[in-house]
Amino acid sequence: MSARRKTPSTPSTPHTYTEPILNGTPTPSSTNMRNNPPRTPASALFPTRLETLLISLYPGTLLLGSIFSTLSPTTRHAPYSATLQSHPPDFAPSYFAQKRNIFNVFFVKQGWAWTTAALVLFLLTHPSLGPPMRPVLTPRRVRAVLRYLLVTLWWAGVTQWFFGAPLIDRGFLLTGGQCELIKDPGAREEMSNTREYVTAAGCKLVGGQWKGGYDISGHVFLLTLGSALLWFEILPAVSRAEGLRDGRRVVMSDGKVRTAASEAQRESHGVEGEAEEGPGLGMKVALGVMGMMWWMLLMTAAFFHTWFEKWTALVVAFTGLWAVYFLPRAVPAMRAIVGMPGV
Ligand SMILES: CCCCCCCCCCCCCCCC(=O)SCCNC(=O)CCNC(=O)[C@H](O)C(C)(C)COP(=O)(O)OP(=O)(O)OC[C@H]1O[C@@H](n2cnc3c(N)ncnc32)[C@H](O)[C@@H]1OP(=O)(O)O
Repeated sequence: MSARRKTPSTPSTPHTYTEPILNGTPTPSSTNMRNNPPRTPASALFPTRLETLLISLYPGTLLLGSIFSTLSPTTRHAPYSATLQSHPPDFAPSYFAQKRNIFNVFFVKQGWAWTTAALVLFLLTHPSLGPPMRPVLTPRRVRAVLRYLLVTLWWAGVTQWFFGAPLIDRGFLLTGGQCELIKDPGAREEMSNTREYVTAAGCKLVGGQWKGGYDISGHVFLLTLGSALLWFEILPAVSRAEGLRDGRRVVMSDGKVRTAASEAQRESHGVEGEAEEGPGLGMKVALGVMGMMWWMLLMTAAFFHTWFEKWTALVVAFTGLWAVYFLPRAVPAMRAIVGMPGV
């Protein structure tokens, strides 16, 4: 596949100029240096302004949900059960406040499958990653799959399995939680001592109550991780916005800080038709999945969990995202393997 980066045309198009070294020896052509002072390698670890704005949608959504639940008289006066982590079904203030709502059962509870399907469809159909609808393994596709697998490992470790109980359940047990078999007092007594059921799923399966510990919101974690993975992958591939593409900073192997534009020129994985076409099927589906995830995040923020459980889940999700999407910007060896979206 030959390199097909655009030739310089207008200052607003990506990949149109050779970015000067930012913390190296100043070059005569570096008029940018006056506007962009030299950066330290650490600056590569931080999001650009536009990325910060997009990331702030997540705490913004949690805040919006919390404000709604405080201001809405129906929600404020509905009883809340800390054990159920929700309003009891008979007092649920909205359809979306019920655990059995169809969007929860078929969408969030299968949220990683939706994320996977949306990403795979995007990788297979968007021309910036490879020939549409042909399963050719281009470097961009391979690296996107590697990043996806790393984020999937984080999802699985936190919510499904981590050499036994997943991290959420381990945290719950460590903070004093346990499975209480309320229907069988004998078994319950025994359970308190042995703590035989060490996962929330196992406990609920035998009719027990997962009680007493600190349980971060699995919904906030999954919805944040899945939707942010999609936009971290998709926006740099399809957008021309400087802050999502070329303006990202990277540390080169000589320790100098450049922008992603120079990395893109060096790597030259360009594919014909890049970013020239309208949103294809893959992008439309991904946008739909991201939109649904945002809505369910808002509903989770409004009706479920405590404030602290939701905010810690957000931090845990962004820890994994940061390791996959920001850390490689400062670690060239890691970037050589997992790459960067849009490069
Ligand atoms: C060229 C191209 C190459 C391509 C190359 C491809 C490579 C391809 C690699 C393949 C790689 C394989 C990888 C596959 C990966 C999968 O696809 S796996 C299969 C799909 N599985 C999933 O998606 C499972 C996703 N679900 C989960 O992870 C967990 O269920 C969740 C979402 C984290 C939620 O956990 P949770 O127990 O519900 O916990 P939490 O949020 O704390 O909620 C507490 C309670 O409040 C309720 N609640 C909370 N918020 C809400 C809400 N908003 N509304 C209603 N109820 C709520 C919950 O329902 C829960 O109640 P219970 O049900 O326990 O009574």
